[in-house]
Amino acid sequence: MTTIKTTTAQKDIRLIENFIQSEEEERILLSNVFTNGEEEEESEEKGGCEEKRKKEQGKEGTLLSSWKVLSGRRVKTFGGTVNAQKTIGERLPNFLKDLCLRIENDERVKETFSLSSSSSSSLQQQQQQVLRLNHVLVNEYQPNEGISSHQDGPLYASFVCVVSLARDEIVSFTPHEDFKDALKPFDVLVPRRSLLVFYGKSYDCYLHGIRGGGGRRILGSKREGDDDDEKKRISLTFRHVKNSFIPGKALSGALFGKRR
Ligand SMILES: O=C(O)CCC(=O)C(=O)O
Ligand SMILES: [Fe+2]
Repeated sequence: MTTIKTTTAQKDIRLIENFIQSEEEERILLSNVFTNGEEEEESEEKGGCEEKRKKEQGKEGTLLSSWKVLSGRRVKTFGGTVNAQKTIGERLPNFLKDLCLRIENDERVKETFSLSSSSSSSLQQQQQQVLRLNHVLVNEYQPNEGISSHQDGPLYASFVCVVSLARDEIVSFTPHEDFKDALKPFDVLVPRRSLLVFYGKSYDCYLHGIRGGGGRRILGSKREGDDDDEKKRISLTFRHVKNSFIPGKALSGALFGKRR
């Protein structure tokens, strides 16, 4: 299977296929985290009140977020609203907390960070320290929807872990304006159920985006009867918000401070 089409920044990208098993994918997609909030979409616009918050309290006692429409796609935010002053963190639903721990403790992910080509050893140490995932953005894309090229903001630690669900997609990396002469754009096919980790050069020197339209269709390898590209895609973007603070919780991401 084609994964990384060029190798420009390969050392700062790791794709782990089948990170999520099929049954688990199904369970996640059917979980009330994804089904709740459908009918509440409009009331979210009016702002949350305590009663609504209580109503959204899931079976596990965790706060469930509602969908918001953002540049076409729908998103749900878990872990708090990211704020330049201080992010008031929120507890993650249990299944997302479990996934965070799995990513953090995955030997391949840990190995990836220790192999970072553009990192000094002290930066590597800090990367390992901040591999404490405390924020998850759920993106839902309709078959032809994507996300324009962007860099995730400075309030996040310089790495992203993306779990792809429901269908394959292509993530395009284009060099940041300052690196246009030195670096070449490249695409990564992210199969459903995979985990994509990018950091270092891929995070700092490139923008990432999705043109939309599904991975197989773009690669021209769509199989007969394969309707995956007509499905919605869900991605779970796991990050570390540097200034996140959960009131009443002794140790928070805030302890790890600034990385640059
Ligand atoms: O959906 C994806 O694979 C990427 C999402 C992303 O770039 C983001 O949430 O910032
Ligand atoms: Fe992003």
